[in-house]
Amino acid sequence: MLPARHGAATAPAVLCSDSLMTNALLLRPGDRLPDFALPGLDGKFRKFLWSFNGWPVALLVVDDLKALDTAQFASLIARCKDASVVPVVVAGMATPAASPIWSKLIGGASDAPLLLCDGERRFVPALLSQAGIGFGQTAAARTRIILLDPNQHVAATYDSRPLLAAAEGIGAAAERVRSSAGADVVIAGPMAPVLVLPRVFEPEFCTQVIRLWEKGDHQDSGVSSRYGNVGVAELKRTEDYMIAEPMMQKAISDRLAYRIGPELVKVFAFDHQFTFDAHVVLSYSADGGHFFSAHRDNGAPTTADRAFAVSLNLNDDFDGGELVFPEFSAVKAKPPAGAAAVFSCGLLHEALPVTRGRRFVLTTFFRQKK
Ligand SMILES: O=C(O)CCC(=O)C(=O)O
Ligand SMILES: [Fe+2]
Repeated sequence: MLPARHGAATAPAVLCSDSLMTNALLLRPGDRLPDFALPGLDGKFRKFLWSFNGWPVALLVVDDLKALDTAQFASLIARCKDASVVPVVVAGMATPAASPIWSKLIGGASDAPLLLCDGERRFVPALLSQAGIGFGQTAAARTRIILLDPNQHVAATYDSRPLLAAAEGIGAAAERVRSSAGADVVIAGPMAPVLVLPRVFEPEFCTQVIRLWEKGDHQDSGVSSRYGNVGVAELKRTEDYMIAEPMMQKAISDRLAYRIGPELVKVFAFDHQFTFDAHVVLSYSADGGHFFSAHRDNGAPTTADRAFAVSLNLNDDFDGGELVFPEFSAVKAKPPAGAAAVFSCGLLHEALPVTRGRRFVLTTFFRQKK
């Protein structure tokens, strides 16, 4: 984790209990970049989260600006411009030292990228440390480019020959994470407040979780004890596997905490400590006539502290299986594989039957810690 002054607003609000979390700054694709504030050359502080408006961002982190090759830098900036990616540079040096080198580097360009100066080196070492490993532990890169999606989650990192590699790959990588889908969707009526978050699980991780379901015990009509509802057999028929492997429990909790936790703070002002319910893989097959009718997730005394439900599709090679929120509208949510639908446990929701194939979904709940 970056130091606390990075702004609690966007750091994972908490770390769940049971030491499920690591303390490292994670920069894997999907993780949110913790927010930070640094001065530009004009001495004014910019809060990173507030500095960009809906575009992918290429964050070039460098210890010393002198290390940058002028031609490679110019070519990276040009490629960013072509790809509508906003470049920003964070240098581990104070503004007086940075200023003359920067002038040479940008050669008087009027549309030069934003430069943020970390003279006290509060953030640069962590941003340069090996992804997923606590800083100070291993040799750090001297220069790294972190491509962020428009919601400032890591889309890709470039560590070796980063300027050349990023110049080459950034257009395609940015295209994959741009937030331009759905331009023809107009919301004219009621709409349930459902957060659909892409890239919470990587494709290989989805496959690993499905494998656990395949290996595990799961009864037809499996109704796990976490549904304290009455008449549950009429309510739900699925094949469930409750994740029992500690490493996988932790791998899942890490992803949910780092990738969904900060969104709950930002989007729903949910700035509380949380824990998770058991992580359960539900499977619905067309042949099995599986279903989960309309229900709420916090209706029993034992579930009253559930705050947000997570429904994360692990595959997408099936038809049907959408989520609907009948209190609001008939709009259907069908997150692609690896993406999560996250919504308040008080919302009425239903999983529609699968009409072709088999759906695997990881479900769990953020519980508010007392
Ligand atoms: O199938 C789904 O996505 C919904 C699962 C669900 O509502 C639950 O586990 O409570
Ligand atoms: Fe539910």
